[in-house]
Amino acid sequence: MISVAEALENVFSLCSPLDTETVPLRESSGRTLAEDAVAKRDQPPFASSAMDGYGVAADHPQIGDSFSVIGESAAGHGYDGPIGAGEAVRIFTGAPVPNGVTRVIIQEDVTRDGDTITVSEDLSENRNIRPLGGDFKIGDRITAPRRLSPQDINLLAAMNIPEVTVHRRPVVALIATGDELVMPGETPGPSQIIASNSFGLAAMIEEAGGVARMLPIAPDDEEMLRQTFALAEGADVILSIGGASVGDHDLVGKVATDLGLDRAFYKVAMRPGKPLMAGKLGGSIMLGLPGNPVSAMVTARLFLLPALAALQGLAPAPAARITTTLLAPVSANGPREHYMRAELTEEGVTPFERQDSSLMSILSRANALLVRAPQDPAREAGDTVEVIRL
Ligand SMILES: Nc1nc2c(c(=O)[nH]1)N[C@H]1C(S)=C(S)[C@@H](COP(=O)(O)OP(=O)(O)OC[C@H]3O[C@@H](n4cnc5c(N)ncnc54)[C@H](O)[C@@H]3O)O[C@H]1N2
Ligand code: MOO
Repeated sequence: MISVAEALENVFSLCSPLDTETVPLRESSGRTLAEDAVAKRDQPPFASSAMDGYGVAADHPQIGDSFSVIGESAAGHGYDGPIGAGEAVRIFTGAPVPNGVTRVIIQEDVTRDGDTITVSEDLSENRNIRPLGGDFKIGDRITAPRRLSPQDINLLAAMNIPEVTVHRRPVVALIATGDELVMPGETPGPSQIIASNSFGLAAMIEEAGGVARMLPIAPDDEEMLRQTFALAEGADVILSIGGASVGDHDLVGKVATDLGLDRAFYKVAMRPGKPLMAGKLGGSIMLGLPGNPVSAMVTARLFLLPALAALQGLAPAPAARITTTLLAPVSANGPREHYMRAELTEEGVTPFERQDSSLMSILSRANALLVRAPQDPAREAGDTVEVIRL
């Protein structure tokens, strides 16, 4: 049995960044930039007004100073002529600042009578002018690799970049195994349950930028399982669920080995998730997840998500941890790293009473995993602990 950290290193050594493709900006959300994106414009492309008011050619107008309004500059329609001393131009937020204007006085600070404005308030230091290129300049870069957020896409659009080069989405073939499983919506027999894990995992994969290919449920039969593995051909990752342990009907390890699995490890010192396996099967990475639903989701969070990030060209990194305060005592931990389902609030973290790895209702209520190192001693409320947000 190897440690979680060693197992993760092993998984990373199976992952190299996938090839790249160019996609329209509208399809780039959550994708990982593979080449730097370079601004084609200055923003703003001209000095622009930050407020609605009047542009004047005066540095320190005082209460009582008057200006005659000679034109208008609106967003999308600038004012071409220059502005001289004693003159003002009506100006709106985002509009180009005409030549000669050195400050914009907000309209609340003047009174207007016909085409004459008079300063009525003490003016602030702020000139209310945004300089040309004050946000970004031609040639400024968004550097790869980077997972594109909505904020990044906003910036890319403003840079006039209509398409970006990103890493291909990793395709993950999901193989649920077990005679007991039927799909949601079907009528289960007396000994059957619903194959829920594939659905949670598919959602997780898609949220991480991958494509989930859900294969038919494989019954506990070597030949059928072999056939299902054949359907996974071409996937970047083959993700099996269940059949990983030591029972008579746990066939995944045997079938994958027969098919040529180059196994990197089997069994990790973690709870839940001990019977996790990983390796290379043909051109695919294989991750064999345990069937217990919490074990499957937790191992996917800890191993599959970092692998999907690495396949998309991001630097290999474990799930991020934060420190917080433990709000309830916990007993000493055993030899496996324990990922306890927990509720994280601003005050700290409270693990749930029931930690059995079959409990999907608890996992759904949890918003964090409290991480307990192997042999961690008993802890009191008030201790500092590490958690992974879910
Ligand atoms: N004698 C031992 N028994 C077990 C050990 C052990 O070390 N010695 N390990 C236990 C641990 S820990 C885990 S975790 C499980 C993992 O077993 P498998 O990966 O072989 O999983 P299955 O036996 O196929 O299923 C376990 C459990 O999960 C349900 N399941 C399976 N697939 C799905 C699915 N797609 N959706 C929803 N639920 C699923 C299945 O019905 C079982 O209830 O082994 C322990 N046993
Ligand atoms: O290692 Mo198992 O995943 O605890 O139920």
